[in-house]
Amino acid sequence: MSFRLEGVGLTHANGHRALVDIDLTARPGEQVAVIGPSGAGKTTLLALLGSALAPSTGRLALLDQHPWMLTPGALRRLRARIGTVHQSPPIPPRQRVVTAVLAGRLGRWPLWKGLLSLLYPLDIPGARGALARLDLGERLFDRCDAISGGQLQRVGVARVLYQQPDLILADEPVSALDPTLARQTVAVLCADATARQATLVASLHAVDLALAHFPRIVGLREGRIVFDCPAGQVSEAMLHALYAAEGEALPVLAREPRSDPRPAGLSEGHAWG
Ligand SMILES: Nc1ncnc2c1ncn2[C@@H]1O[C@H](COP(=O)(O)OP(=O)(O)OP(=O)(O)O)[C@@H](O)[C@H]1O
Repeated sequence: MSFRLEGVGLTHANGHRALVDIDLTARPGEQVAVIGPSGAGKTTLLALLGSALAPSTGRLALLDQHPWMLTPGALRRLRARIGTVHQSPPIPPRQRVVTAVLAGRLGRWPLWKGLLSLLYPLDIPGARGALARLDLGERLFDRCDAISGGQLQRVGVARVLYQQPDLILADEPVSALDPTLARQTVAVLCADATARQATLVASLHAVDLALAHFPRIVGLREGRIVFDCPAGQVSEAMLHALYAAEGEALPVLAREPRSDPRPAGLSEGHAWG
């Protein structure tokens, strides 16, 4: 299993129960989109899957290991096999793009190599290759505070492509991108996961993007899993129930030229939002 959560709950320090009784498993190579309204617990779930947070209750295994029973060294090695694309990449603003991408492998390199790489980029072709897949190959030596928010978000994606982790976690990875770039970037992530048989879990704001690219959809609301099923089985009624608190309109990408993102199970007459 890539991960297994059994009866997992997460209560924040202030007593807020962000996740309640979560049962969720994924096999290696599965691609899962997590959708749900603001505050549903998507980021918290990904933080648990990345071992950034420990569950308050229940059992959690990641890549067949129990992270919170490992020695610090073993936990570090486990984390090196997990790659996270953050909504706002935690990249020092003065860092060069190339260095930010190469940092993807810091967890796997010996300390001396990691430190050397911060001073002198050791694998420029590797970083350029990852950036080129996101049309950013020419920004290799730019400083991260000299590129746009959307470009920085794609640098975060390139970092994970370079890392080649067994488990990719993407938390709203395209929130700063226009609809065309958002689709292209999600497609690159999915293609990378497919090619390497890595597991991919992405939280996405746009429902149509999730349904178009991911075979399995998890709906989260108020910290609980409301549905977990193939994309083709997600109905309009299920989506409206999931997003009931956000009004009539479903969150979708803006309408730009695109292939039809609707799942086969939904009727032609269905109007998003
Ligand atoms: N550090 C924290 N302390 C207390 N409560 C928190 C903390 N982080 C998140 N929460 C709360 O936990 C709940 C789940 O938050 P989370 O960020 O996981 O939701 P989300 O689905 O990712 O939301 P969004 O789509 O708005 O990013 C929210 O009610 C949030 O206010």
